[in-house]
Amino acid sequence: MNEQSKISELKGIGEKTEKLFQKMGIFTIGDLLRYFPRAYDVYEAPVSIGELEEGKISAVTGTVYGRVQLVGSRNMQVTTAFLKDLTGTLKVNWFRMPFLRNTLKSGSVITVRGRIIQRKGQLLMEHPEIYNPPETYNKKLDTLQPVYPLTAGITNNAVGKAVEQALQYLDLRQEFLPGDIRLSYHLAEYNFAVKGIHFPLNKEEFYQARERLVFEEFLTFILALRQVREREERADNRFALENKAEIDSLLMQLPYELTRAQKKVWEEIKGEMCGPRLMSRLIQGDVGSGKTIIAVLALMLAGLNGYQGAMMAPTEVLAKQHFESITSLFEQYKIPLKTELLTGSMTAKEKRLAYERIASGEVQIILGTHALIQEKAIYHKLALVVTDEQHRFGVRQRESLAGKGEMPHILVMSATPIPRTLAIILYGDLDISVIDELPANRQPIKNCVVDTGYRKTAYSFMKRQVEEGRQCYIICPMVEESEAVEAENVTDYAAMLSQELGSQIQVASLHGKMKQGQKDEIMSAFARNEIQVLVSTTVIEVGINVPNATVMMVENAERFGLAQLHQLRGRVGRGKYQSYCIFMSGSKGKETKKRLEILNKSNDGFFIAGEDLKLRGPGDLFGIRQSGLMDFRIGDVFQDADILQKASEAAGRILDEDPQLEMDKNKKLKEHLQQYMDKSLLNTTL
Ligand SMILES: Nc1ncnc2c1ncn2[C@@H]1O[C@H](COP(=O)(O)OP(=O)(O)OP(=O)(O)O)[C@@H](O)[C@H]1O
Repeated sequence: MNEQSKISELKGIGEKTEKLFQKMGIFTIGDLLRYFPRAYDVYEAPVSIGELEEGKISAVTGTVYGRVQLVGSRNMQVTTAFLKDLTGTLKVNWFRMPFLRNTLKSGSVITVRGRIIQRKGQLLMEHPEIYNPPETYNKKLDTLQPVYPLTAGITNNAVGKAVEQALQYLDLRQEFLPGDIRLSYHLAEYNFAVKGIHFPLNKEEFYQARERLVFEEFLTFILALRQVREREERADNRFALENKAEIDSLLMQLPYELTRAQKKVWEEIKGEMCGPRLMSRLIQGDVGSGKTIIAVLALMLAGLNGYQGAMMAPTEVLAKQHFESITSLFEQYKIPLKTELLTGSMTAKEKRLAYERIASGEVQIILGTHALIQEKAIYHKLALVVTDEQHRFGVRQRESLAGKGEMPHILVMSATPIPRTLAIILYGDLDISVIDELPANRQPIKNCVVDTGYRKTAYSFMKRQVEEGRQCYIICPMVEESEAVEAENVTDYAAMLSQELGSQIQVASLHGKMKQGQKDEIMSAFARNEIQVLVSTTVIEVGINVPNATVMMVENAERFGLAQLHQLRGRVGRGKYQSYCIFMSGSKGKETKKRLEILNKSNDGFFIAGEDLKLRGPGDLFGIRQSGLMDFRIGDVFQDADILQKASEAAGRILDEDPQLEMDKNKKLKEHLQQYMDKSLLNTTL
């Protein structure tokens, strides 16, 4: 067995479990070894009952006291016991474990470890692990236990066990970093790093393991980018594009004037699309800075010159929003261009018809999701592709696009506030234009950070806003099925809120598990103001534009990263009305308050990202990956900015010495890069 072997060769992984693992993207032993924990549980020594605090995970040793009871329905049996020590009594609940009634004997001493919550003024431990006899707990004391991201049907324990087995097949030959690079950047070797990321013996080992893995991830990414850049550098602009009067006339007629920054960026884009070289450009601009209209102008430039332009959105809801707003813009201003929508959830027949219109050139502006670049989409004359940074093309995707005809101009949009030095590394394949100014008609959003005691006041505030004709969003965090966390479920929440607000106000809910058609319907109804209050998970996060919405309330705001909260806040304050953002915190901790206060102080994404990082500090085990930027598996662009710089420097060193990676010491690296490029193509076109 080796890292390429299927995971079904491991003990205990049958067909059913294998399918679940595959759902998490794990096919081989190597995939499993690279399935990194999302956090670590630190097993601390048991505390006494009197010391327990709400919200924390703790261990307690105590005597089972009185009768163990079993209540609840057949589907949800709850076993309840009381534990006693010298400082007090603790109620403990377990779900769906009826057999405990017989195994937990009154008078026996056990250790339990779980989360403490508050119910009716009383502290309660929910569904803890049991250590009986208590000494068995000591084995875990002070260790870091991995917590994996999971899918329904699979437990953390199952993943941990599988990883433990897989670690036996770690192969030193997998070391692909050239020795001199590894030494000069003091990086741990491959085997050590993989072991250390899953089961670190201590924090020091974890840091070393992680640093190596982050470094290799960034290095591979940067090397891949350089390859694309190299290949594209020579590309000439074969499209004959020139500025069109319709574009200038549209700009004259729009209800607003472009900001100075928008004008500058539009000139850059237009100049390049009409110039001698192919464009690969990134537009960076904070939420609401007006990137979309610039993209639309670029699409028009392609379309009005007899070519096609396509815009790819990260979700169907957004693709549809773009389709509707661009179609109506063209109608309103009599722009002679036809639009088409192409998304994965269309029926086969709808798709076929759309493909036909695209292939014949009957439509010029095509909006959609990934379906846009699937094999069956043959373009008539594609001159421009606009995409967002999350779905910026996998390194080889551009070649697959080029395979459909000429290589088009590429425009990538990003709302991520990162410093220029980092942007140059991360978007090494792109030139960068920055929209560093918000439209002048905006009133700054008013923010407040409150605790749950404020909820009723918040609801009546929303009610008044709706009565004035405005709309509101409420965001609830997503609940991972495996976590017994007390998070409001959007559907129940919407039902409760609907009662609270009265029948005059339409409340609806939206979440990721809904069918696409249903999501679209709800979003369009919200856009038409047939729904006034939308309760949603973060599916709403990117790009939704309903300028009439003025209130954004985020429940359990402490569970989100600040950058994400800033994105969410960006959904309001997009029109002429005063807007409000209410961050409701379910935790009374000082740290949480301090973090959320940053949002209260500032509406500037760049500032927020910087402050967030300062607060978290580089060594925060649990804050890792909070920015979620650019979908790195382990690296975090903000947190690991220094490693990113080093990896970039190392990439430079490697390529200066050996541009084609032909030297012996770089052979393995070349193979690794090749695999990465093949994979990133596969992953992003599916
Ligand atoms: N110069 C301007 N003056 C006034 N309003 C503008 C201007 N430019 C764009 N807008 C409007 O501002 C709103 C937000 O613009 P847009 O959707 O392009 O933002 P964005 O930069 O794409 O933001 P996000 O990253 O949040 O999606 C839209 O309703 C748009 O019509």
